[in-house]
Amino acid sequence: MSRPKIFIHIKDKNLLQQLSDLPQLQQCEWVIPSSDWLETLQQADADLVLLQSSAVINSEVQQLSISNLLLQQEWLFFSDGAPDPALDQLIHKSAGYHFRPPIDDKLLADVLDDFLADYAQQQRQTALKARCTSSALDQFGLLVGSSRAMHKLYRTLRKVANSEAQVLIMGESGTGKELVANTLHLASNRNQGPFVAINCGALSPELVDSELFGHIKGAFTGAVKDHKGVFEQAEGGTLFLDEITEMPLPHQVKLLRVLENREYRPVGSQQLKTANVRIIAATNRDPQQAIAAELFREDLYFRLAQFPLLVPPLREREQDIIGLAQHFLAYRNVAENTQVAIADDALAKIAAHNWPGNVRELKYTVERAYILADEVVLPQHIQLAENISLAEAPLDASIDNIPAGIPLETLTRAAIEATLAENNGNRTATAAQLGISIKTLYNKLEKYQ
Ligand SMILES: Nc1ncnc2c1ncn2[C@@H]1O[C@H](COP(=O)(O)OP(=O)(O)OP(=O)(O)O)[C@@H](O)[C@H]1O
Repeated sequence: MSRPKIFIHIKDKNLLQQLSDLPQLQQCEWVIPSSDWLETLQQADADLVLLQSSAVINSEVQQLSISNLLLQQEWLFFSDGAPDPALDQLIHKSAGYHFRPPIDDKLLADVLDDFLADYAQQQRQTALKARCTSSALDQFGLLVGSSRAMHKLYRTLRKVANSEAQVLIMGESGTGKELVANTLHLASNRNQGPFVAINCGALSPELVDSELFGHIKGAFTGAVKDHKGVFEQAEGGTLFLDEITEMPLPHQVKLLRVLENREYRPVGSQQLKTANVRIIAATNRDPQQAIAAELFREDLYFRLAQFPLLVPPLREREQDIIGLAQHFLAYRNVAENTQVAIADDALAKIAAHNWPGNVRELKYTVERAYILADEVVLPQHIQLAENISLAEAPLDASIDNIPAGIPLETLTRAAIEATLAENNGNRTATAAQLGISIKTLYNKLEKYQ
């Protein structure tokens, strides 16, 4: 911790000796002016000023009283005891202490103790503020993490980004596959074009052709105007096909066709269009197992996996866990203009958990803890998936206990977050448990970002 800086302008040698014997002042960094004391004071950025009134001339008092220095620092004045209107003026403006001889060492020590305690408290608060509003993790594109595993991923992404290879991103739920896809787009020379993401498991069977390839007005009942499909929306950019293995097999054939010859036809149109789109797909299943289980077409797999990329789960980048927790807390603090800190034992609880739901689960856990905490996140605010039950959820799930006046949107968001955490980020299970379609869930998640 840095030492407080003390500015001392005292000419009386005995008084100076008496002050330098005080242990409180020995802990401080001293600034003693050699020539123009006012100029030195202005540049010193001192925390406390000790000034002897007889060492100051009238014009300096006038200069001092119109400057901000009296308000910016703590002041202790020492006089010979004679009434001095100029000194009174300084004391009134600075709300400083005035010691008259004989100076009682004990009383002066008490004042200095208070000053040192305030200084230490200020330092702690500054350090805390810096800690709870800053992140220490390295970043590439939209991804943060300083572990070796993440750095290896960053290097691969940099190389793959500028090729036109189709990339299949694999990794457990919540490991950041969509962020990887988005980062690939941002690092590629298509980054001036759009990045369009769709969830292949959430496409409605009746509208799949229209959602992928678009339709023209009048193509079917309800087609009241032309609609651009995702291939057209992503023209010149990147199309991200999330949860590709959740797409029904007949729909996979449609994709395969367009990937083979890059051509598609909007529903109801005679016109063939050519797609200038880079495809990135993702799955949280093992593709080989999905092929064996006849959930994923092997030919589509080979088309998509020109460059297969594995996003490591959080347990393989353990050294990022605490950093990510601090990162998510810092983002909440900056967004809400708060300074909620996190206690070391709360961080230890986070580090000891194995995070089956990966980064998403960690992020939601920190965000819930932020809501529950007052000034400091403590271990009891860290609600891990295994100990969140409906009875203990932050919002009591018993219908009778919901306080009146909570906006419906807040309740919906809390229900979605708690259910997602309970299902380790699995959106299909979450939608089923909440009794909403996966599409509605996606719309809500997009809205809540
Ligand atoms: N490396 C990371 N840095 C910062 N945030 C991350 C990182 N990885 C994941 N996240 C955050 O975790 C959440 C989940 O990320 P994302 O949606 O990209 O994961 P996913 O693997 O695509 O999930 P799913 O399998 O459910 O589709 C997001 O809120 C994202 O911001």
